[in-house]
Amino acid sequence: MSEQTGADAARNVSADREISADGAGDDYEHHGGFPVYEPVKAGPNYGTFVETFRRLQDLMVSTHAPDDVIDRAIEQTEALVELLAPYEVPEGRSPAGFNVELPGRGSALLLPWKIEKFGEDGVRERGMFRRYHLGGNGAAHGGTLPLLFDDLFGMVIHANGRPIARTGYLHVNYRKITPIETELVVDGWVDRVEGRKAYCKAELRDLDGNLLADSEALMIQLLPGQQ
Ligand SMILES: CCCCC/C=C\C/C=C\C/C=C\C/C=C\CCCC(=O)SCCNC(=O)CCNC(=O)[C@H](O)C(C)(C)COP(=O)(O)OP(=O)(O)OC[C@H]1O[C@@H](n2cnc3c(N)ncnc32)[C@H](O)[C@@H]1OP(=O)(O)O
Repeated sequence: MSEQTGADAARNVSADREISADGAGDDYEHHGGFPVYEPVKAGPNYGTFVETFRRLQDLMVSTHAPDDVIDRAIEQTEALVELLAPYEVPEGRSPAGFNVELPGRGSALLLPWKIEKFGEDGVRERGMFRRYHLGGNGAAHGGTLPLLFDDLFGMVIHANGRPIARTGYLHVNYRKITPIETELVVDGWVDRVEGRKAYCKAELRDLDGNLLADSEALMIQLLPGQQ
């Protein structure tokens, strides 16, 4: 299992484990009150759809267009909302977040990073903070790093074979400026386990190996019925 890499390993683990359609043979009560998710496979162009939306998000925060262009942008955005609104579905029924081969698993909320390694010994992702994630003076917004770490820790728990957990706390040490539009790597792993409590750690580095930020989180296994 730890020999596998990236999205294939994540997909296989999810298939082997509890994310099944009917929960048959699962210890699903160990996932607290979480519903049984059936992975929703994205169509062939879903990745392009999400990437185009991300490009729009980048432009939303990096343009200063004339009023008539803004008026046209409103019209076109309203048309897009009208196009998509009829297809709104409840939680767990959209491909967003379930497709491990796509950056950010195909969710526009998540950082558009790709899973490189997914094993019991940890999860590695590679990607960039984009213009959309800018804080100030070329650095990623400080609030976007906990988003990266929190989602990573969710996957670390899953890859480690533990039931779904919620974050009790998440601590981030900002060691150096985290640049946008620069390829970076993040590694996360379970450091130690005490009953329901899994203490996880992660490190964010640039490609020269410089430590930009590290994080520690307490991931608490849910009790039956817990949301
Ligand atoms: C092809 C298919 C692909 C599918 C996708 C594939 C891969 C994806 C993989 C993974 C993704 C899957 C799922 C992700 C799902 C979830 C991850 C989301 C992570 C989050 O983002 S979630 C949001 C933020 N999170 C919250 O919204 C939590 C709000 N909260 C609560 O819901 C409760 O708080 C709860 C239930 C957590 C615990 O409540 P409780 O009542 O059961 O337990 P209690 O309070 O007794 O704590 C038990 C022990 O933890 C200690 N403890 C607690 N808190 C502490 C703290 N802050 N500091 C130090 N110690 C602490 C206590 O001291 C005690 O310790 P002790 O037992 O030693 O006394």
